[in-house]
Amino acid sequence: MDAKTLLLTRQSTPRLAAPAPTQEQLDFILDAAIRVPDHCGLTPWEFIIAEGEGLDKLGAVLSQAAIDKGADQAFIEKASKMPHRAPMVITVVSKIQSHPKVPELEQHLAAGCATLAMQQAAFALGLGAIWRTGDFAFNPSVNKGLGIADTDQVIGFLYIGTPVTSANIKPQKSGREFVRHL
Ligand SMILES: Cc1cc2nc3c(=O)[nH]c(=O)nc-3n(C[C@H](O)[C@H](O)[C@H](O)COP(=O)(O)O)c2cc1C
Repeated sequence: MDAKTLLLTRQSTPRLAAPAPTQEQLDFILDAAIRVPDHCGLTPWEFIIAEGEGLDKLGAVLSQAAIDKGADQAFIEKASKMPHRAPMVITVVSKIQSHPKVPELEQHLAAGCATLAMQQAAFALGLGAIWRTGDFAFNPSVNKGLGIADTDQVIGFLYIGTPVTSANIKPQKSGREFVRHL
């Protein structure tokens, strides 16, 4: 896929199945992630990959977080199965550092760019992906279960796999709709 087509047709794929990205595809996706703008080169991110048994482990983290919040049994069960909506989930974490020139927001933005870059890379490879968050991204029990600091922020669960159906490319709006000139 050429770059222009990618930029104008990227879209999310909610329904995903095996196979997951191969190791070679995953390397491409991760290398794309770290190609993004990054003020002062802080690399303020971590990518936690769950595949196979890792999806069960991530499910256990989410269900424990649901238990900690006092959720009912049905939701606890649901939480444990959430990661299995794709054969691979990459949890993207902003690793926030105190820095004189780079405020927290810029570090979150860099990690967000990395998340988008991974989705675009997956799309360019003919794979599908969707960026999800939900309450679990903002839950201290999830940080604890993932072994990340309280100051770290989960900014997304990037579900990646093979599209179940061939998606209709959604219509393109005009970027001009969101412009004003000074
Ligand atoms: C930071 C962020 C968090 C998101 N969280 C969710 C989510 O929890 N669940 C969901 O269905 N979509 C979520 N989305 C939206 C999807 O990733 C996707 O963009 C949306 O379904 C529109 O599809 P499109 O990317 O093809 O335009 C989120 C997007 C962003 C940028």
